[in-house]
Amino acid sequence: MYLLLDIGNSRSKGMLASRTGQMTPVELSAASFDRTAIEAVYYAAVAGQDKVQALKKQLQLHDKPWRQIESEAARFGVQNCYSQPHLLGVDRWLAMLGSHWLMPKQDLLVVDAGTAVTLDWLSTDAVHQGGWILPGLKLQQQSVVQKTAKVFNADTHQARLQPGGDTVACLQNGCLAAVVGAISQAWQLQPMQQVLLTGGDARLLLPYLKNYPVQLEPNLLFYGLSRFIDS
Ligand SMILES: Nc1ncnc2c1ncn2[C@@H]1O[C@H](COP(=O)(O)OP(=O)(O)OP(=O)(O)O)[C@@H](O)[C@H]1O
Ligand SMILES: CC(C)(CO)[C@@H](O)C(=O)NCCC(=O)O
Ligand SMILES: [K+]
Repeated sequence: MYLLLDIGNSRSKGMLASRTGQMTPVELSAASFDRTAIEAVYYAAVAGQDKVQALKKQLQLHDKPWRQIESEAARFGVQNCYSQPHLLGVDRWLAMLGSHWLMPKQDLLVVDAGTAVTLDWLSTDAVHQGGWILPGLKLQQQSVVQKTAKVFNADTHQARLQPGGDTVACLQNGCLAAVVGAISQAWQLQPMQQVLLTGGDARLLLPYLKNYPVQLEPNLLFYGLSRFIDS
């Protein structure tokens, strides 16, 4: 068994992967899995090293090999377009490696709706065509609330793509429109055969993307990470 870790900006996620490629989500505490069965830990962190160290301590897996995956110029036939490849967020890189593993012969728009929303274009020959970074749904709402005196939000989320009739609806609907609008704009700029959607807000966004060939893939990043096992 291998432990795969996605150490994100707002939360970290874990997956147990067998040699045969079976994956099981796992809660990130030392008590939630059999530590003796873990051969190695493969991890990717867009968060700072402090979060990585905290997690290492929490999981009590000091005696196992920890392999950090970072963005590279090329891997598994996928090409990174950044002139400084390591500066591309490793979550974006892994989402592309995972997408390419799922659909190797199609051009893809990879959307990760997390703390930040990222969009990345990947051509049929697996060359990264560049991408976008924008604030995620929650972050957009929080920044408006923080920087204004009179805009407030509610704990319940009922965003719709229609004009709002009160502050909360205006804020939530506006931010939803901004994210859906960015995806629609991306599509207009350069349509692809498939849109692969992942991240904490993926499920929420899905109903608003019916006009596009969208596939929900919550484990895209882990598919990318698992390609490194024994490689
Ligand atoms: N249980 C949850 N905890 C935190 N955020 C959640 C949860 N469920 C859905 N979300 C939504 O997911 C988004 C964060 O996405 P995700 O969990 O992918 O974050 P992340 O991996 O830390 O992000 P990133 O790696 O982009 O910084 C937030 O906009 C939030 O609204
Ligand atoms: C944009 C985020 C925060 C999305 O999680 C992450 O991919 C990141 O920290 N990227 C580094 C900058 C870049 O991708 O160009
Ligand atoms: K993420």
